[in-house]
Amino acid sequence: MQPVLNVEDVKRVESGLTEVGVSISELMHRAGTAAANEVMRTDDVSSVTVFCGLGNNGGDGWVAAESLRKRDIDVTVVTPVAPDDIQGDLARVVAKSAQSAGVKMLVAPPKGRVEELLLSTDVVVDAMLGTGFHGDPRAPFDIWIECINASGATVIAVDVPSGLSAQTGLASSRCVIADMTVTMLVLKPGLLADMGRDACGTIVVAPLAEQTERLVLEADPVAWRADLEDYVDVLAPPSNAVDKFTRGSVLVVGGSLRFPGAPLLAAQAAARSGAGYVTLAVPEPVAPILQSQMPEIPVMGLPSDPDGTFSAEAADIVAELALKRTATLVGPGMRVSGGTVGVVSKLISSEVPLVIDADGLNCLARLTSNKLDDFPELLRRNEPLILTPHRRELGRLVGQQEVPPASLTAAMEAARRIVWTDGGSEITVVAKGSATACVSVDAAVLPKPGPAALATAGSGDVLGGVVAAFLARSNVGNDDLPVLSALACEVHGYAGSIAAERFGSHGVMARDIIDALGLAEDALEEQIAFPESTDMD
Ligand SMILES: NC(=O)C1=CN([C@@H]2O[C@H](COP(=O)(O)OP(=O)(O)OC[C@H]3O[C@@H](n4cnc5c(N)ncnc54)[C@H](O)[C@@H]3O)[C@@H](O)[C@H]2O)[C@@H](O)CC1
Ligand SMILES: [K+]
Repeated sequence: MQPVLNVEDVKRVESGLTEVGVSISELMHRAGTAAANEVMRTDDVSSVTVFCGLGNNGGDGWVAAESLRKRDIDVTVVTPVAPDDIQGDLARVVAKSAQSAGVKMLVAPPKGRVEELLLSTDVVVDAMLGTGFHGDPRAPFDIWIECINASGATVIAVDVPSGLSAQTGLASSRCVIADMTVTMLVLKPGLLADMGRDACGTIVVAPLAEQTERLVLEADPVAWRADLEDYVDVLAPPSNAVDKFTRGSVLVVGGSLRFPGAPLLAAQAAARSGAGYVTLAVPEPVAPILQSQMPEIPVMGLPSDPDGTFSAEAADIVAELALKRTATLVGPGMRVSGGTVGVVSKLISSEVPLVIDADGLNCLARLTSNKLDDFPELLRRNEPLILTPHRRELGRLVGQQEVPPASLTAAMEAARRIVWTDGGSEITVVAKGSATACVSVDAAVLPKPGPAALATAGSGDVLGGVVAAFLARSNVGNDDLPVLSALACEVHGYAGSIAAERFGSHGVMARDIIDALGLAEDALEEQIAFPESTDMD
């Protein structure tokens, strides 16, 4: 797994490196050289424009420019001020060095001149704003960002695309859209989430020093990006000595007259994700509708209120059914009512492996008056519990219903409050978003995110079914639940990619993701077993 460090903790690595004799100035030289090396790997590069800012990110850019000049590249630096006028000592020194080495420069050029230069530029190096950036990019950087994005040149960002927050992954107005980001020392969360996914392109980590790896670990990574090899042990090896029950049995509890389709999607997804036996428990009037849709999956009609949601009598029946299954998913399409809150409450207090999704989470929020983290006794259990909230559901669980977590780091923080409520390693929160984090008290694991095609109605119900099926099939310890959940997310994401190929990136419906799940899992398992022979990007 690859560590991800909060930006403020990167400074600890930097000072640790200084203590072992790698100065900031040396780091800047290595950073600039690392960026220049990536430029040289680009096909047919002869002319490069380096846009430099006024801080150390700009310093990296000046070093890169000098390094490229020495390799006979036609390089021009665009800078707001002449080297002599740069305030920061480090950046000024490297800028003057580049100037002495004969690097061409344009100081505070008008927009038209920048556009003209970009017409004959193969590669842009973006070294305007790095981790010291905050707020909105001010002139001239906002203007230059616009010119760079319009240029069509290959763009390599130094550390982080200018205009993007390396911490939050949010970008307010303008932000460089790079083809590649050469990030220094370690991954930062903002590169992996939200706008970061569009802005960074391929991410290359430049460790800069051999001590970096150790220092990063000591600086307490906020998350870990999963590699394929991390999934090797979480799914039981295939065996022919199985029957439909030993392959994992899943109970899906949910549905209402208003939303009958959601549990259907979840149950189908569980079946397509390798659970040998899937059963649906829905309010009584919904049962005949669903049974006619799905001959493979037995549908049980449970006591219902007149509005077509579970009544109070359903809870005990659900709990009995759940005891006979290897995993239970509760929530899809269930609505929030006295009866459904009772069902969720009963399942949580039963010792059954449990996944709570969608309205199951909203019931939990109702049950705890939006303060799940104030109810440790509720989450005290020995069997696995996986919550799969999107950001709004997550917000409702931890008192942020008005302003839900807006970034990956904020979502991870909210998820941590839940898992630490009872300090339980058997709880995992799958905090869903354009980048998803699978958070337990031990770790936050980031699966490779899927395509935007996944953002479609019912896609969350499908993921709930995949997670439940994987929980039912696996025999991992509770410590491995974040990795298991991350694998479920990757299979879901990969299925989304297959579906997008079949139906177009704008044409995917949840049912298409379901149909691709089996093939997606096979393809991923192949790549996990033979990582060298396949290219995941
Ligand atoms: N952390 C490390 O160990 C290393 C950091 N290095 C580089 O140093 C960078 C961080 O350097 P700094 O802390 O100097 O920060 P930056 O270079 O990111 O930015 C600071 C400069 O940007 C300006 N600025 C901030 N917000 C702005 C806005 N909204 N509009 C316009 N200007 C704005 C500031 O006034 C300041 O001049 C990293 O991103 C990386 O590129 C590398 O040199 C190597 C090692
Ligand atoms: K940058």
